[in-house]
Amino acid sequence: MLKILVVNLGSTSTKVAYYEDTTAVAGENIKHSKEIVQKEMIDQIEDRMKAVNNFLSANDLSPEMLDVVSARGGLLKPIQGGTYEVNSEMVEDVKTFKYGKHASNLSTMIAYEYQQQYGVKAFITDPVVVDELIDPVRMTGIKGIERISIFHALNQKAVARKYAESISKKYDELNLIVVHMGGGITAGAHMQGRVIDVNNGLAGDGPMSPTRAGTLPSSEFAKYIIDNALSYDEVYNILSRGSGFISLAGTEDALEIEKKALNGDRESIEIYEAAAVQIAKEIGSRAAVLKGNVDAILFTGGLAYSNYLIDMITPYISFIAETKVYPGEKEMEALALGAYRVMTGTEEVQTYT
Ligand SMILES: Nc1ncnc2c1ncn2[C@@H]1O[C@H](COP(=O)(O)OP(=O)(O)O)[C@@H](O)[C@H]1O
Ligand SMILES: CCCC(=O)OP(=O)(O)O
Repeated sequence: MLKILVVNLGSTSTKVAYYEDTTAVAGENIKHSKEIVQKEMIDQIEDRMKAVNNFLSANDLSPEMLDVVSARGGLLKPIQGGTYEVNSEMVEDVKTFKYGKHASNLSTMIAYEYQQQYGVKAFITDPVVVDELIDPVRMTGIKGIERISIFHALNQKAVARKYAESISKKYDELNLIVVHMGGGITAGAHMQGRVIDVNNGLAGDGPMSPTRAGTLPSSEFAKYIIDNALSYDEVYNILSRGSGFISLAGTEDALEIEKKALNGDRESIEIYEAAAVQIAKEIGSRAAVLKGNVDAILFTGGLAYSNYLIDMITPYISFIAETKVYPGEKEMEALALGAYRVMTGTEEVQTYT
């Protein structure tokens, strides 16, 4: 029996689970305080590692007894989907934040730490840089600037497969729009198993989210940077973790804003309404790339627990296709299964070079 620890760091949470083969035995979603998630990314590693170690001891588990750690993959060079063994090249790229900064980088570092200290196998599956974009959506109107694919690849694909299974179809027979609404929000156009267009949900484009600005009017933002004499790192920090609901409401906790909105707070209602319209516009854009051939629109992520938000989005997009909601995430199961498949030889492990 394979003993698998699953480690999944999101921008606002650390999710940990323990699997025996493909069965979930224990799991926890640790919500971190604002003080922790606003720290410089590399300085969060101790708190995040502590959360994972506390989970192990609370469940009478120890690193020595594990066979595998399966982690959410971070910002690497663009790669194909699949399961990759964590190696030193990968760790160099995530720990130097060469391709960007996100908590998922720390997941990979934690898995590597267990591999080095305890000799367990360490893998990542479908990292946030999975890139299946078609060429026309990469090009922008400035030579030298291209759109790139950074999104919730793991959960979007896991939820899309779950939906396909529920209607006795295969993932690669369907055209789906999958919208993950977490700390970041991404909407992917899945055409027969490939994500041919998706917004860069980290510091790129798309709807505003709890921690991110999303698409901004270009010249106004250029002026904002110049007026505030911002460095590249400062701009990156604002876009990737200091904007969206944080900028507008002072918190990344959507639930807190929602409670206020439901009590009639005008500002909170307006924030939710603006987010809902922006998410709907993003879905409309993906529907166009799929030429209107959309089998279903699937909502997932922490914010998909909010019927209030889903009910605000639905009237704008229900003409496109049927909608289905998968609150939370299927990432833990997808990570456990990814590691299980390569450990049992049903899928070939990939190498990051
Ligand atoms: N029941 C709920 N209603 C509204 N928002 C929720 C609910 N549960 C969680 N959220 C919000 O979802 C966001 C976190 O989503 P999650 O997918 O866990 O994020 P991440 O994995 O990026 O850390 C937070 O803003 C949180 O407040
Ligand atoms: C980096 C893209 C994935 C993402 O936005 O994850 P979170 O919602 O966990 O921040």
